[in-house]
Amino acid sequence: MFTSTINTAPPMLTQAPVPPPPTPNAPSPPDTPITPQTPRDVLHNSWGSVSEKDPRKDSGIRSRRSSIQAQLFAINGMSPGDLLTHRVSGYYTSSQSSVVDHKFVDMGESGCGAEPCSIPLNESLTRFHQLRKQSDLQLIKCMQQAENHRQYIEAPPLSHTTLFFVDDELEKQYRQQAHKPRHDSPPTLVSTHFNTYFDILVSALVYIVVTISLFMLFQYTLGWLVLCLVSTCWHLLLLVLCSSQVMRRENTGTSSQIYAKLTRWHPWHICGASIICLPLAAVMSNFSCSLSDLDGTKTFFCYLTFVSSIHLCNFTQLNCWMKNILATIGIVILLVLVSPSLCLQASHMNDNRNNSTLYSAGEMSESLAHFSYQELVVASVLLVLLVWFLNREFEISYRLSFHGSVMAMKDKVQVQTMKNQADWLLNNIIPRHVADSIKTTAKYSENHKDVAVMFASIVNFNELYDEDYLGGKEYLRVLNELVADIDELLLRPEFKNIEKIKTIGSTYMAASGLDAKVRQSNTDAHQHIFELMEFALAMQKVIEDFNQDLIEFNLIIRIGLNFGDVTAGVIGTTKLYYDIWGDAVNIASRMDSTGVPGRIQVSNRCAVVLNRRYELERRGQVFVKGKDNMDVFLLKGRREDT
Ligand SMILES: Nc1ncnc2c1ncn2[C@@H]1O[C@H](COP(=O)(O)OP(=O)(O)OP(=O)(O)O)[C@@H](O)[C@H]1O
Repeated sequence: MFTSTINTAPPMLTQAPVPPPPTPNAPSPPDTPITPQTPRDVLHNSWGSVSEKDPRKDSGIRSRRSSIQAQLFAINGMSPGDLLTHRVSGYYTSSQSSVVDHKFVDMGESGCGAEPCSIPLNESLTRFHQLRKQSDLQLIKCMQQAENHRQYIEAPPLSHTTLFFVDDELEKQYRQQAHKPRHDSPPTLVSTHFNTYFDILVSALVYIVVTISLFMLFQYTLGWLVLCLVSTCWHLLLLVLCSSQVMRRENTGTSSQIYAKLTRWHPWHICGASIICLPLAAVMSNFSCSLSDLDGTKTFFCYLTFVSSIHLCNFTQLNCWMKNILATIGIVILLVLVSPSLCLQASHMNDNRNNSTLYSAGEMSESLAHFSYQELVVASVLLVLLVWFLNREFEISYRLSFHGSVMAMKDKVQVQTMKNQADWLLNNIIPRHVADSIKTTAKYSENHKDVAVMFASIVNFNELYDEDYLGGKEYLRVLNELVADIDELLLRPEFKNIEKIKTIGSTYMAASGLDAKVRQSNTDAHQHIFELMEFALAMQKVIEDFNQDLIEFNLIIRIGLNFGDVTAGVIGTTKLYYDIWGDAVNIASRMDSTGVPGRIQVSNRCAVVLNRRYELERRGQVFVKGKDNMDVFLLKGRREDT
């Protein structure tokens, strides 16, 4: 319904849509004017009422659009009017393209004529449209979130000069973890430690290329050979260390310890600085005044210096100021070395000492004529600026990415905590096995066979506290303490079959054998009934202990037990309420209400089972509403032989 309006020019947005000229294949024009609706209305219209009116009309652009809108409104809690005033350019762009797709679909469908279209084509088109719809939604969400991202990009939590995090704690964390493997998430190719391995690999490659070039272009000197040997060993050592880290699954062993020590903040800066400077040092060590622009060696020397300087952008985790200063020093040294005056002086001195100089002063000045020093200076300055800029940008993005991960991790922990809290709450409202089922189906009801049910009432609780005293607060406090003590019993493994159902005033209701899985693990078919009896005895003990703390008052508990078939279910979709119903429950309640204070009364059926382990005495017959007279039994105690 809104789609046709959205696709018109902005001034038309608040006007009624202009119906398109009638064509045989075109979808019918919308017949209802735009009225502001609630998200619920929109959902209803998009999924329900529009299609109900005329399914054919709904099969085209409108239904898809309105469903996107409806989902969007539902996601954001917006009304359609909000979208009209709050335009997101990405949405229109992608949506307009989707109109074309639908025309295409319509044409495709109409193209089938009387012949039914093949199912695979329809299916793939539907799938395609679903994908498009999801992309549209994703795009819209991204556009809407862009506001927050812009804020993040415009004011990153970094110092403008040092690029350190404004938050000292975060800076500390960054220095500790920036290039260390994180164990809280599975490793990916962009994980921090892979980043370090990659940096070392790139360094090694640059070094190899520079070294081979140097060997090919320049004459070997002893200094250069020694440097080459040392730096090759250093590279090899780091490569071996990294490979052992990649291969190794557990971070134990000497190599891991060395790696862990090396990758601390300051040692890693020293290592990193040494390794990124090696190509530059190698090139510099090959300088001599014999380099000439005539044979191209001087030009190559400059090129190799430039490449080595650009290599100083590697190792993103390292402080950019350190790398920038190193790059600047390298370029300054280059400019000094290749400055015309330096080698002229050297040449003059050599000329004076012996006449075996390779190039005469005249040749040298000719050589320098080819080689424009000014151009080199300009290129070098630009290169230094580029390196400075890149290093700064790389470090900012690396730090922001780290910050993003920390934030994401915090959010993840927060979400997990909230989920745990929600689970905890849910498991406290309804039994765990029911909660698991309700999470997926949103409905729960089940019939259970031979469930044991218990009602336990504190018969004289009202005598203890007057509800008028402190508005009943004290009454509640004591009752709460008492119920909490009884609840604690349920944590014991020997009461694993038992579920607390509820408290009704000072009556505690519990049932045993509702969880089919736990029941399956029982060794005895009636174990859950024995467990409930043990629970009843434990409750009596709790009351006994509680009475010790009460001055001049003894609480008296009366317990009734029964077992039989029950129906368990959850009522409501909010404020869930789990309960059990059935004759067995009614009788259990009656066993309590007609029971003897301080005793445990059980039904005849229950007594037959309990007789195996407990001594019971026949009380006689009691009148139970709806059941007439029933034989009931009172517990005397456990059988000695069990
Ligand atoms: N799920 C339950 N939770 C709490 N009490 C229950 C439950 N099911 C039954 N009872 C109690 O069992 C007792 C027996 O119920 P029954 O349906 O036999 O008679 P009733 O006419 O409803 O009871 P009453 O005469 O007490 O009003 C009632 O007191 C009822 O409160």
